[in-house]
Amino acid sequence: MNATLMVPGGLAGLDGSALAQLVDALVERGWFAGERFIDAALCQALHDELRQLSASQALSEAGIGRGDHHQLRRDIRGDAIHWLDRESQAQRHYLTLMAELQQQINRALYLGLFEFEAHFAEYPPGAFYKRHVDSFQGRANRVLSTVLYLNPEWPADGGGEMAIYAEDDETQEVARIRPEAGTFMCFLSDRVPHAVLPTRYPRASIAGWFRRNASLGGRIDPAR
Ligand SMILES: O=C(O)CCC(=O)C(=O)O
Ligand SMILES: [Fe+2]
Repeated sequence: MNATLMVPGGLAGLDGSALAQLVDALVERGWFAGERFIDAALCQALHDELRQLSASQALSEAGIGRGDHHQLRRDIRGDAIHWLDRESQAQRHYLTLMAELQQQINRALYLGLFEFEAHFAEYPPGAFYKRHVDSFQGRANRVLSTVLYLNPEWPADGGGEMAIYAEDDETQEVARIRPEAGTFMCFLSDRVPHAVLPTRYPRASIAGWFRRNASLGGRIDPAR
């Protein structure tokens, strides 16, 4: 049975059986990908918002590294981003769903997820993100990575897939996920090597991270 969990205000919630699959997949292989995981109307509203942000030049070129180590590297990563700031109803709806997911995962897996940060991302034609992991062991402030794709009817020749590689041999590709609207991925941030393959069309998504409340060497871990 597909029990839909309720969120306030009559908004679409998360599907209970999809959530159970997500938890099982995280335990068994460290990553999950589910089609139609997030409601189509919400994906469309988020996609519209990202296109407006892009048209009004409210996106900034993404870099790599945090804090003092932040640098632009178009040879590694070619997207432009905008951090979610709860400005729209669609953002608040999505963040409510992620809060619900956080609660369910903490209940099932005791991961101690503490907060969530996320940004819109737009990869222009030709852009990619080379193979990487999202956090490093021992400094794993980012515990669980998420990506929601926002592109309706992604063409078969569109490229732009997320490639996932084996944890113990990162030259071995184990899956490719098309960035189709509604598809949601999550994976353990320090364990799953992944890449965005070069896209042929503008590619829209929201990348997000559940974080632990970590402090490094006496310094509070910078939020971004
Ligand atoms: O958009 C994707 O498929 C993945 C993006 C990613 O790996 C990241 O932003 O760290
Ligand atoms: Fe990543």
